[in-house]
Amino acid sequence: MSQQRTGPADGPDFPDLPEATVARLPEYLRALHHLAEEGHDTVSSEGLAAAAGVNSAKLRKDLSHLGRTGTRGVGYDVSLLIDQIEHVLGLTHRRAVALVGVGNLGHALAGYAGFGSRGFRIAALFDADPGRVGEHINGLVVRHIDDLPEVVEQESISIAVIATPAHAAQHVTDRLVAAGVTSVLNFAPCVLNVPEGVDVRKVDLAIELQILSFHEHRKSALTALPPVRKPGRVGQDLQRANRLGGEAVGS
Ligand SMILES: NC(=O)c1ccc[n+]([C@@H]2O[C@H](COP(=O)([O-])OP(=O)(O)OC[C@H]3O[C@@H](n4cnc5c(N)ncnc54)[C@H](O)[C@@H]3O)[C@@H](O)[C@H]2O)c1
Repeated sequence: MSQQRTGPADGPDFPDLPEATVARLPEYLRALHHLAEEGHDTVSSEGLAAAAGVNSAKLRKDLSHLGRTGTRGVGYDVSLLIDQIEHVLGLTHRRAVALVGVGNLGHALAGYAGFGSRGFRIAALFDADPGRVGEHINGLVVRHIDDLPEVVEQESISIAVIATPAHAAQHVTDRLVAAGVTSVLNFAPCVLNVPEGVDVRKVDLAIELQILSFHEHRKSALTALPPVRKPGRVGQDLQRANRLGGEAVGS
């Protein structure tokens, strides 16, 4: 991923963070909350790095962007660091999120109770199917997508999650942006075009699985490799084939 810097909010009160650091801050936050629940007041950089699954040098560099956070010999103050990271991530108040597309995936997301403790509140559900509109999920009523502008304004929604089929996702995005949404989390397998100032992030489990498939493929290819030997007759034939442009040489 490219090392973009954070954008227009940068300024004296707002650290200029590499995108990769921003992506790791939520991992540190999750680990810190866990440490706090276990009763830890302080944590060493090694301890926090292990809990977050990153190397400690990277963690120290990331946290140095936030200003002075650690004390030599003592480590980081857990609750202070939680406050600092939450401040930078804009999680000091719960953000209202809209979910568009309340099918299989949308139902699972709308029913998930864990967003609240991570700084988010699913504030509105939308669908285009009249059969789904009016359904109650987790205390919310599914609204028709036509109600988007009104609800986005009422609930001060700036972030939306798209869980519609791919063919509908761009149109839904355009409507979200027109209603005032400025960040989109897209589950649909497609690329979205958005105007400047709108951020899009994509979640695709199939891509993650394909990457793991590559690693599986690579591991099995490595274990299947014969031991390295001096080129014999077959090796010489292969070398000659390579010189000739990769054609197999007759046996
Ligand atoms: N990213 C991932 O890892 C991942 C995993 C599973 C599914 N998906 C994707 O998530 C999306 C949803 O999958 P699903 O199985 O829940 O599909 P689904 O068909 O069960 O649900 C889609 C919902 O979107 C609604 N919809 C369609 N057009 C709409 C519009 N214009 N406005 C508002 N609502 C609209 C439908 O009425 C339906 O309720 C698909 O694009 C799928 O490929 C992604």
